[in-house]
Amino acid sequence: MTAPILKAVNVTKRYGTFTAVNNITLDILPGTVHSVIGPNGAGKTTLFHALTGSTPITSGSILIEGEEIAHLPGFKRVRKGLARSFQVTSLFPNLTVRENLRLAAQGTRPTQAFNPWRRVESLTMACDIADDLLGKLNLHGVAQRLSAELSHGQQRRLEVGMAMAGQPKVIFLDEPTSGMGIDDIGEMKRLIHGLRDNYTVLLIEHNMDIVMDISDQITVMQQGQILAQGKPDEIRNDERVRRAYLGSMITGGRA
Ligand SMILES: Nc1ncnc2c1ncn2[C@@H]1O[C@H](COP(=O)(O)OP(=O)(O)OP(=O)(O)O)[C@@H](O)[C@H]1O
Repeated sequence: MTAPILKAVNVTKRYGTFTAVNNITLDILPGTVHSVIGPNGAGKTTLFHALTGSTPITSGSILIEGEEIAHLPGFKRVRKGLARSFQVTSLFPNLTVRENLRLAAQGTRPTQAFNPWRRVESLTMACDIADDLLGKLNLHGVAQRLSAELSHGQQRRLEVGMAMAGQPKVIFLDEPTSGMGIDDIGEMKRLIHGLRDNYTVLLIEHNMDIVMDISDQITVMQQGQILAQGKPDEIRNDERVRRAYLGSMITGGRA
């Protein structure tokens, strides 16, 4: 059996007396797109914060490739291979698209940035990574444009690219298609689906068509707990999930 790349064991997050994430145990398998879905307030974003280190957990254990990371702050978890795609705020608006990607690629090797001998080598590597990503993100045509000038859909692809540039093991995507038009959604969907060739993806997404089409595994949360887990077909046909979503949303209109 494949060992999980990321594992949460009995993770709980309380805000005062309120339990936002309640005793969650989760295995994320390598090379998969694993989606976390659930109604508003179910605890999805809090779970992401807990796993990436944006917020300390109240109790439980988080392991990457078997190594405990729950005590590590976010930036140290990045070094262990976790990357989170932040929304537009993570872009440098006055730099070009290519420069944004190059900086993100360089940012993972801060010690090399201060070593004059390694600097040229690391710069060349970062440029190569940026050029490769421009193709994967379908942003070749706007490589020299300032990121502030991009369309919303292009900016959101660039954010995903910024996470990819650090060559992490696991990429966290929080609603990457929010606010997008239909064409941009299709492009984002292809991008995320392709990510599993080189990365593991943990995805929060409200668009059920996307979730059902590209997920290998789905975890359904409700009131801080796991309601159901399984492959898209299993989730679509799960009576508890249908009830929680009042029937139609989860089926993407196909049932
Ligand atoms: N910093 C905080 N302090 C207190 N309560 C919080 C805090 N952050 C989140 N919560 C509460 O925790 C619960 C889960 O919120 P969370 O944002 O994780 O849900 P979600 O599933 O991501 O929802 P949505 O789909 O609407 O983004 C909510 O009731 C929310 O009000």
